[in-house]
Parts: sequence; C-alpha cells; structure tokens
Amino acid sequence: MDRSCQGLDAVHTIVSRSVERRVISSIYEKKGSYDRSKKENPAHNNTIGTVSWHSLAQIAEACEKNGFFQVINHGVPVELTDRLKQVGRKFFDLTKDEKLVYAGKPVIGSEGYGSRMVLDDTEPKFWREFVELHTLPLSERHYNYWPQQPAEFRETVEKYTAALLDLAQRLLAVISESLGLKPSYLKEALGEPHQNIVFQCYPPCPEPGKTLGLPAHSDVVAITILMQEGDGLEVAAENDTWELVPNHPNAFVVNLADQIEIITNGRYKSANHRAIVNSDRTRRSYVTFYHPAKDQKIFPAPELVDEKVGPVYRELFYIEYLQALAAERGGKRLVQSFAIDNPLVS
Ligand SMILES: O=C(O)CCC(=O)C(=O)O
Ligand SMILES: [Fe+2]
Repeated sequence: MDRSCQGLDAVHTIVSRSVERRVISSIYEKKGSYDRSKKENPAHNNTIGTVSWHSLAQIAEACEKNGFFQVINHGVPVELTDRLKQVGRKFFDLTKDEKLVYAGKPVIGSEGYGSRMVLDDTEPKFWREFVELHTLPLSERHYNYWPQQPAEFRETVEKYTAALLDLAQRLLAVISESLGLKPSYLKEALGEPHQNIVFQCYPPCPEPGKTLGLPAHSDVVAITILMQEGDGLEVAAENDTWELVPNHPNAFVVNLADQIEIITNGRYKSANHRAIVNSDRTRRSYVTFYHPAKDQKIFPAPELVDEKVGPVYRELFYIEYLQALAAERGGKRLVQSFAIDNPLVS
C-alpha cells in the first residue's frame, strides 16, 4: 500500500453517492476478514457510494491502528458545514450572560452551555467553552437548551445532524464491510441511533503549556465525526507521544469509539485523544456522537471472535457503560473495565 496514505495523514477518498452505481460485490457472503490482496479489484457499490477495494483496505488499516481516519467527498454539502460553523461562531461571540441562559448542569449526560478554564494545578485540565445538545431520539431534544441566537441556530443544527446521521450510517456500513461483515451489521448491532452534538470552543490561552482544551480520553460512544477549524486535536501514538491530526479543509475526522472496539472484539481501536490549546487564536470543533440506545446489548460479533482466543470483552448493556463512566475510572481506559480476564490476550 502507498505509505503516504497510511495512518493519520490519510485522507481516505470516499466518493459521493452521485457516483454511478456498480455491481454489488459478493464480499458480504464471505465470512472472516476483508481480503486485502484484492485491492486491485474493481470498485463496488455500497451505501456510502462507490468505495474502492483500496479505500476499504485503508479504512481497515486505520481502524486497526488507532481508529482515526479522515473522509473527503463525504456528500455533506459545504454550504451546510459552513453554516454550522457560522452559527457556532455567532453563539460563542455572544456575551457571557447571553450564553448562560442555556447553561446546563455539571453532570455527565447533561446538556447546554458550559465553560471551564483551568490554569492552576487542578485536575482535570480544561480550557474550553461548549454547547452540548441531544438530537436523537427526537424525544430527547430539549429545546430549552438550544440557543435562540443566532436565529438560524436550531434549523441549521437540525439539518446538519440529519446529514451527519446519514454519514455515520454510511460509514458504519463501510466499516462493517472492511471487517468482512454484512454492511448492515454495525448499524443493527447498535440499535436505535442516539445522537448528540457538542460545539467546542477553545479560546487563546496565555499559558498553553499549563493546560489542555480537553484532557485525554477515548469516546464512550460508537462512532464520532468531528469537523475542526484549526489544528489542536491529538491522538495517542507510540511511546506515550501525541500525534497531531492534520486539519484538512472540508474533511471530517472519524474516530471509532469504545462500543465499536467491543463489537469488533478489540480488533478496531478506540484511541485516546485530546485537544491542546494555543496562545494566539481561538480553535473550534463540532463533534457529532453516534451512540447505541441505552438498553442496547453490546457484545463482540461472533464472526470476529477467534475460536482459540475467545471473546476479549464481555456482553453489556450500553447503560452500564454510561454508569461506569459516571463512577471513578481508576486511571485505566474505561473499556478495560469490561475486558474479560483472558490469559490468551496480552
Ligand atoms: O475538539 C477536539 O478536537 C476534540 C473533541 C473531542 O475529543 C470530544 O469532544 O470528544
Ligand atoms: Fe473525544
């Protein structure tokens, strides 16, 4: 494979659905992993459009390495992504009092506006303002937290998150295929989609070395799609180092989260990542999370459980995971609390 297309530098080209439809490949019938030696095969059709074998191999490789990759030609119109950035910017530009009208409660799963700026020795470190909104299921849209300024905020967020739901499901289909599973596998395994969006705003910081925009974490959800304005997202790399995720205009950063790590029995990763800050400019990011339903049972796909090694994670209801998140983490990755004590896995 072309080395320049690996890891975080890769902008994997997933062409839009307008591309001419081609014959559906028989890959779905085949169990086991996606056969990388077939990367010269003709492109085939699936729900994200036409994805070449080569792109599927790239996606599999990125997902096995750290679960981060970027997509371009994703089919979400640039007018819509620009409008979302614009309403986000206009909201954060309001006065503190105007923003505090939408303030949420400081608990996990809360919604609304919040801000935390830590420059002293307090942990965890934060240097950010944010607005968090639940968008799916519809019954969890609490419009009292949705900014009414700017006036076009609500309509824009509704359109954007609908487009991102569609993109997330197309990505889930491609990721399923990259595992040799039927395209609907991950979507079905996650059940009724739950979605939220977080507008993150990291103002310039006088002492950027002393804090972080957002401390290191892996996302607890299934899949996260992030649009960033400016560099600042870093992903954990080897030897306790951090690798900057390059900011590509019009690309989405996709990162696999803990529930996909469990369903793939640890084959695809949910990597730790964090946001750093800088002293001279405001950075914003727009993060859309796709969760399973709270009562959804999550378990390793039988097709991906090695007969000899067995399952790496135990079965759980997503609500248990959220409850564990609310409790003490004890320094290890949360997903490890759901690992099976399996002597065959290092
Ligand atoms: O702002 C960023 O680049 C990171 C955001 C993030 O990781 C999150 O919201 O979970
Ligand atoms: Fe995150």
